[in-house]
Amino acid sequence: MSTARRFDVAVIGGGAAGVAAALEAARLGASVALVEAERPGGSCVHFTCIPTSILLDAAEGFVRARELAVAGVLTASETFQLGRANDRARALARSLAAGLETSLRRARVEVVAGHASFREPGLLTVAGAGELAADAVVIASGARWEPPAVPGLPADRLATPDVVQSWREPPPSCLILGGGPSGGVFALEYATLLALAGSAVTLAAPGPSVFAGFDDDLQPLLADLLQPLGITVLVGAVPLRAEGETVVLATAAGERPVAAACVLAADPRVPSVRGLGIECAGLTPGADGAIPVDAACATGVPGIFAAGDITGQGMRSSTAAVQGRTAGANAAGESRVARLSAVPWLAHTVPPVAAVGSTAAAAQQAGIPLASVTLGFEGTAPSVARGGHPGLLRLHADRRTGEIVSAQAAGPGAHELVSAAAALMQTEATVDQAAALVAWHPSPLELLAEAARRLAG
Ligand SMILES: Cc1cc2nc3c(=O)[nH]c(=O)nc-3n(C[C@H](O)[C@H](O)[C@H](O)COP(=O)(O)OP(=O)(O)OC[C@H]3O[C@@H](n4cnc5c(N)ncnc54)[C@H](O)[C@@H]3O)c2cc1C
Ligand SMILES: NC(=O)c1ccc[n+]([C@@H]2O[C@H](COP(=O)([O-])OP(=O)(O)OC[C@H]3O[C@@H](n4cnc5c(N)ncnc54)[C@H](O)[C@@H]3O)[C@@H](O)[C@H]2O)c1
Repeated sequence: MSTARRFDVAVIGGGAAGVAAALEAARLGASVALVEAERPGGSCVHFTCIPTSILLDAAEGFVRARELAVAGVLTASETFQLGRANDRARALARSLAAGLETSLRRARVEVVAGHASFREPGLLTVAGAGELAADAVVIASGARWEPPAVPGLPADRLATPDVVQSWREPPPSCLILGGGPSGGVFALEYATLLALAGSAVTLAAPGPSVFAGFDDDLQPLLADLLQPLGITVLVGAVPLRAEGETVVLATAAGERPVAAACVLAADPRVPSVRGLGIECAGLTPGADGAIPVDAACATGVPGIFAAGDITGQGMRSSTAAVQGRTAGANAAGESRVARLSAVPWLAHTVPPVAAVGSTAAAAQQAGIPLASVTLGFEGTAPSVARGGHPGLLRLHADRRTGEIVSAQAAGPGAHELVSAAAALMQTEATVDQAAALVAWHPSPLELLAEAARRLAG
């Protein structure tokens, strides 16, 4: 007779996806075990979304303080201290993780510490904690960084964001590799952070742009907005080799050496099935290493679901949490689908940039006729009330239906604008409906309503 402990649902991995899955299954009355090899919270809480946004919030505060010092309001003589900001980010992330553990306890989810692997579809071995049997299993084992190799670069000079979060001081110079599965959004964030901390930063993207989700004609305007940070942006640039503290890039204009005491890869994450024994569950990963799922987060093996980065879909915490809730509910016997359209990305650059939906080129390729408007922030009350910073909002709508196809924004309040546009798009709102929004005055949302009014019929 098996000595395995029995649960209705076992979840592998305690990141955004796994925690959401466990809490949802428990809410529906299932007995749930959450197996986590390291610490509940996963990448989002400990290395990616949360620490990165805390660090960039501090960096933005530093920029504001500098501006107030110039205006004579403040005496700010300190520089931005990466080591102190890292200490604070770590402490705050720890308190968030403690809160998560409290939520799991309150929901009666049993957290099992150890590394899980399949023995067979409904049976797991957890290193140091015996065997678990479950009617349904949710795989939420996430992704790992896999930075590209730069010939000649010693391993200790190739960093990922978790490494940056342990630095006391920034390196004198840093080459940040853009592009990757998330379109280089996180490279932009780390370029901002390290430039403000005092590194000489070069951001090199292999493709023609560094701002994913933005139309081609906006790329130079965005680069201008970020220009005060002192970041050198190179597009169509691929690292060839390291030579001492220099990395030679291949560019359209030939080889170009750039100072690089360190090379940082923030975006390249690959789904991670290492040590999971998924073949014992009857699963085969796709070519990208991901476990393919349908909209119900079902894997094709009855009773086994997957959610989050391991599915290779979205690779964002926001989508991981939606998939996790869906997988957790379905593992507990429900029949739900994850709706993942119009998911925004918001980069905490200074000023912020954010986008949702298709670029004009992608929409045209899909045969969608567009009505478009671009508003500058300059001179508008919401922008003047925030200090008169420049910025822009572009809105595309489907000329046939009036539905919003995309929103692209940069400048103070860009996050709020794009979040609101994404919410409208998720409910399939038309520009007529968006035009009728009553926003607070002065607030960035007014700009969205104004753009929609210009597009409304
Ligand atoms: C620099 C950076 C910044 C980001 N910022 C944002 C952001 O601001 N907003 C956003 O939405 N997304 C952001 N993302 C993306 C986000 O981090 C991921 O999409 C999200 O964390 C994925 O969550 P997950 O639950 O799928 O995986 P993870 O958070 O990686 O969790 C997987 C967990 O499973 C555990 N595990 C793995 N294998 C096993 C096993 N066999 N047994 C037991 N446990 C196991 C791991 O220890 C880990 O805790 C960022 C990504 C990067 C790289
Ligand atoms: N990116 C996204 O869109 C998104 C959205 C929601 C959640 N998430 C991620 O999903 C995962 C699960 O999210 P969640 O909704 O279960 O949790 P959560 O992180 O939103 O909330 C945790 C709970 O703990 C409580 N709490 C916080 N700090 C506490 C403390 N120090 N002591 C006691 N209680 C405290 C909070 O009030 C809350 O009820 C997390 O990894 C989170 O980062 C991501």
